[in-house]
Amino acid sequence: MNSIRDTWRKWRFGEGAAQVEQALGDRLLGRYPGVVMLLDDSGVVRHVNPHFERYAGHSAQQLIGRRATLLDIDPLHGEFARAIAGCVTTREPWEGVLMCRRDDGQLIHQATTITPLASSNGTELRLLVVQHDVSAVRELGIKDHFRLSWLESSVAHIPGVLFRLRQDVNGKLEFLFASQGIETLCGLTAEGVMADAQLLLGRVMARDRQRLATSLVQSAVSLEPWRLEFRLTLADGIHWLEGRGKPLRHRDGATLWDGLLIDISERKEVEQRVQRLVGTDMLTGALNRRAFFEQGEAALSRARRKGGRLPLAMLDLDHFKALNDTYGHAVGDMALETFAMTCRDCLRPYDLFARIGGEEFVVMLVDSDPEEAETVLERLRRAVEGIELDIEEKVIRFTVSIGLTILEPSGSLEAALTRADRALYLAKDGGRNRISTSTEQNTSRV
Ligand SMILES: Nc1nc2c(ncn2[C@@H]2O[C@H](COP(=O)(O)OP(=O)(O)OP(=O)(O)O)[C@@H](O)[C@H]2O)c(=O)[nH]1
Repeated sequence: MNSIRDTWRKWRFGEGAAQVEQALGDRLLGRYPGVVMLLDDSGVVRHVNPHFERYAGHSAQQLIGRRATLLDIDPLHGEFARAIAGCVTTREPWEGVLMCRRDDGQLIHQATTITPLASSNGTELRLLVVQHDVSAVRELGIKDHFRLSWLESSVAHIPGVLFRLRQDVNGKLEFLFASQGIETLCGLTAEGVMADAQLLLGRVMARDRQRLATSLVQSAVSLEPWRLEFRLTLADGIHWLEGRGKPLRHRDGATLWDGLLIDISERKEVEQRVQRLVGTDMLTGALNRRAFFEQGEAALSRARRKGGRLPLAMLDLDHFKALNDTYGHAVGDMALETFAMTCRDCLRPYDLFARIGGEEFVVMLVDSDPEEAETVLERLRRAVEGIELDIEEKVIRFTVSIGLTILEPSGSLEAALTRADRALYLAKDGGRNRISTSTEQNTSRV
């Protein structure tokens, strides 16, 4: 294409239009995949290229000696006529897309350039018209337009919020996009949230804010997908949301998440009901108090039938109030979750592990002897000592005190728990991060 235009340019300033006319039948244009016409200054076609018929949809005989505007869908008033008139007047080239009609009636979009060619003495003027069929591209464009509007309406009706969240290097959060669903989700407008992210983030429940911040930092650093369940305080009460997003790092160091926020309050309610029924604690996954007493009594009955003793330990995190007060309740929750995970890793699947109070847990080591129990619990104590919570570039550590007793088949679960509690008190009193033992006969610190 370029070489053709370059050639025309050379002629334009050099030998004149007559030679251009001769060249139209030449091999130079034989391969051009489109329409080439040479018009005189009244727009009448003087010459066409060899493949004219194929690309214009009209035979050369039909057009030579007649106005080129016949190709236009509106020969008299269409854009082709205006473009030709403009070129003749201004002697400036014209570029655009013309709607043309083939002889068989089919409409085509022709990307068109019209170049005025003046002879060297300036008396003669020819117009070189070069056209290229871009109908397929146009059609794709139209399809893209439909696809785009379909996408826009789907995004607006999606039951949730599609978002693009940006966190700059200073940690500032900004919603670059939020879909219309945000109105249904929390009564805020998408525009409002995009202008001020705090409108939404400020409604995150205080105890979930730290978890939200930490989870985003972790995702930003690792570029692992972000996923979090958190609560919003809204006019009609507390709603549980689930957020998921895929992070990517921007050139300026900021992190962008494209993701989805959905209201999972109903699911949460069902989950909580099920959790209550099955007897596990929501936060830690440990057995709850009621389930522990049921399963503990069942283990005791088995021990009575088959013989054997049941080591029973009470565990309590050390200085947990200070940890909560210093880093916030959300970090305290993370500590509890991690603690519970660590304990379960140290225990066998059939040992009982229960949360019986805020930061108080019980372990029943089924079918273990007392020495074995001490070894297991010491391993557990060390594992807890080794936990490191990475929160905002700080490493948080904590420890656990343990009171151990042995539940004899003849004894009662309540009495054993009281002894374990006494032993726990001794472990605390002895400096914490240790195990104390209290049997029916005596009580000792390790
Ligand atoms: N984050 C969090 N904190 C809890 C939860 N349940 C209880 N707590 C807190 O646990 C703390 C227990 O504190 P204390 O009983 O004074 O004991 P402590 O600070 O651990 O001190 P020692 O046991 O003597 O080492 C309190 O601050 C409770 O609010 C919970 O589910 N999440």
